[in-house]
Amino acid sequence: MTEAGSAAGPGADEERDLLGGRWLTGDTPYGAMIDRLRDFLDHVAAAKLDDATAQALDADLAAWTQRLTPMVADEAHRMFGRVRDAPGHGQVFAPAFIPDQMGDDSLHARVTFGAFHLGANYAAHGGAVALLFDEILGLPANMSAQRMARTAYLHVNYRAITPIDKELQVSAWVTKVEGRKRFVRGELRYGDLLCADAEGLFIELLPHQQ
Ligand SMILES: CCCCCCCCCCCCCC(=O)SCCNC(=O)CCNC(=O)[C@H](O)C(C)(C)COP(=O)(O)OP(=O)(O)OC[C@H]1O[C@@H](n2cnc3c(N)ncnc32)[C@H](O)[C@@H]1OP(=O)(O)O
Repeated sequence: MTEAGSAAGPGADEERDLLGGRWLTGDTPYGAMIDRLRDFLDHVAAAKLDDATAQALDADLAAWTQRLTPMVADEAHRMFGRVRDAPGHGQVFAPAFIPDQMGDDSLHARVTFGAFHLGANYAAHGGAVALLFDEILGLPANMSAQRMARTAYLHVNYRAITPIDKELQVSAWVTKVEGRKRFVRGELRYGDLLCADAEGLFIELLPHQQ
């Protein structure tokens, strides 16, 4: 088993995330690899592969899977999704977002959906848009929390096509806090065009729920 971050260099006093794992910084070999992985997935999704290329890629991926298998770690020691200053904090299944402004109860970011998140007709998949909102609304919901807040509901309105390969603006802000409940709203825009908006309820976990 490998300790998360041991190759990337954070010390024992490295700041811990809400789940008790260590945050990594984007400026590490791991962060660079995650960027490469995103780019790779976009290329796989965009390509028309011939059989020989598919077979070669399959063999390479099998070799990498084998190499990674002995490094499987428990959740607190994993690195995936814990790269603090990397787009989308290194969570590859959500589209990469780059925070421009992050307060205690709001977040403004840029995001680009690539070929990997295509639904059809150059529009992002609706599930990918919902996934982005879960991440984006989840951040201000968790920013000032003592314990992690989980999504109780997430309502998404798809107002217009969300284009891929275009830089979009996404925002989220806390509208109300009632005890453990945090209500958060969000918007996804392409310039003046409102592509989607969302409302989420996040509930701060009780100690026994963590
Ligand atoms: C990796 C790094 C980590 C760092 C994190 C960085 C951020 C990353 C961001 C990523 C973020 C990703 C996040 C994810 O993806 S989290 C993953 C997706 N979410 C889940 O899996 C959550 C599953 N559900 C639960 O665990 C429980 O239901 C929770 C914990 C949410 C509440 O169960 P609990 O037993 O504790 O609470 P309660 O039932 O006493 O209810 C309490 C109050 O809430 C009200 N209520 C409850 N449900 C609803 C509802 N559906 N609509 C309206 N109201 C609702 C309820 O009426 C009551 O109100 P009141 O009577 O008190 O007024």
